[in-house]
Amino acid sequence: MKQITLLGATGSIGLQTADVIRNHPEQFSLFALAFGQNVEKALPLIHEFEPEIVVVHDEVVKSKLQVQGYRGQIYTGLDGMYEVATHDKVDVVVNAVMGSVGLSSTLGAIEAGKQIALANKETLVTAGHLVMDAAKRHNISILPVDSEHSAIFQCLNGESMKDVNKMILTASGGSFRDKTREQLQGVTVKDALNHPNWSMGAKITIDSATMMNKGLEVIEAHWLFNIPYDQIEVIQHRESVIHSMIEFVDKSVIAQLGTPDMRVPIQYALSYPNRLELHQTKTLDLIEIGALHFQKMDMDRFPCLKLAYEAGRIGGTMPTVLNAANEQAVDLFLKGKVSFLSIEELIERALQSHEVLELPNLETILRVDQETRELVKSYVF
Ligand SMILES: NC(=O)C1=CN([C@@H]2O[C@H](COP(=O)(O)OP(=O)(O)OC[C@H]3O[C@@H](n4cnc5c(N)ncnc54)[C@H](OP(=O)(O)O)[C@@H]3O)[C@@H](O)[C@H]2O)C=CC1
Ligand SMILES: CC(=O)[C@@H](O)[C@H](O)COP(=O)(O)O
Ligand SMILES: [Mn+2]
Repeated sequence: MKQITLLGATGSIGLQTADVIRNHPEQFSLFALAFGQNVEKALPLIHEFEPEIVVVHDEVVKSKLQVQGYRGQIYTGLDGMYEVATHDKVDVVVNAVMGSVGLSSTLGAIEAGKQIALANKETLVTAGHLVMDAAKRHNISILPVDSEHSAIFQCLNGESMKDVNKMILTASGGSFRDKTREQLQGVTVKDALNHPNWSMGAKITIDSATMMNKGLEVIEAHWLFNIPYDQIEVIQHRESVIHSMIEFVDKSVIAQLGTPDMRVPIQYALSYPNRLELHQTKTLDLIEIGALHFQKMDMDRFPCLKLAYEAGRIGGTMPTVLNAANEQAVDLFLKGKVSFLSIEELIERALQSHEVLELPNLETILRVDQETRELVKSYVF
């Protein structure tokens, strides 16, 4: 029985993780769950799984839970998340919070020797060197939840990294894949949130539409698999059936396929190295799908992908700025304060004004992250 701490329990990945745990009560038990504000979504989970500890964003949310009659232990804030991520009774931490706010808990969990199932890609983008260095020192494998990285991880089974020519990440193209740049003028938040293949949280859905999601995933792959940027390629694949692939030195290509359902990679990260049945997901029917399509990525159409490659290659604090500027810009877009096309402009401006610091420690990363958010806000207000 694996004891799990689930960070970001009320989100898209969090709820699907709860589903995986629910379907395998003989394998997994929810020791603690953490969420931000969404008491309505959290309460049914708390009643069903009866975790020993619940973590909420702040004292106000804590009071709301108590008013609803909850009498169990409630911790708050980042300290609370850190506590449950490092708790003695925990075996696995599923990090499914949105944003670089997940960084300290990820690092803490690694230091405490926990297995990590990582959905929170921003953690690796903002501080990949710190996370991977800690994982190496503590002999912890970071098990990817992100569908592309889970695919790559599965394709690598029994293979050696020295035989890898390149990794090929697939991109659906997001909500606006069939629009020209001119047609992006004036698109709405509602349009942008309409992803063609996946049902996900708001921030990552916007990232998909700007193609920053794939940019973050390129950096995530660089750190997870210790592979140079020149050996990571992105191609557009509108069906999201091939989740990613590897070309080996003998030109053999291994891909991982499946219907777009995040419970597959979530469950694999939890059950690894074993596989468990997953009756709830639809069987892939290639006959019904008929054809799979592929297209070269157009970096001029999707400048965020280009910015991410550049920031990743520069390294140091540049990816921290990329990530923080993106989080801030997307937040402003979702709140209706800036246009869709402003997202890339704000990120580019923040990157251009940044003087990179090499090998930043945690304190520097947290400072640069905060300063970048303030800078982006100052461009707008
Ligand atoms: N959704 C998907 O299919 C995929 C997601 N990912 C990655 O997984 C992560 C989560 O994505 P997703 O589930 O879509 O996001 P959601 O927005 O759906 O959920 C985010 C979760 O994080 C919580 N949260 C946000 N901010 C804080 C905070 N300051 N303190 C504590 N909790 C917080 C939210 O709580 P609340 O809502 O209660 O405030 C919620 O539980 C992201 O890094 C994303 O890139 C990767 C691959 C696929
Ligand atoms: C499900 C998942 O892993 C997302 O990151 C997904 O990849 C988003 O789709 P695109 O970024 O390809 O649009
Ligand atoms: Mn992904």
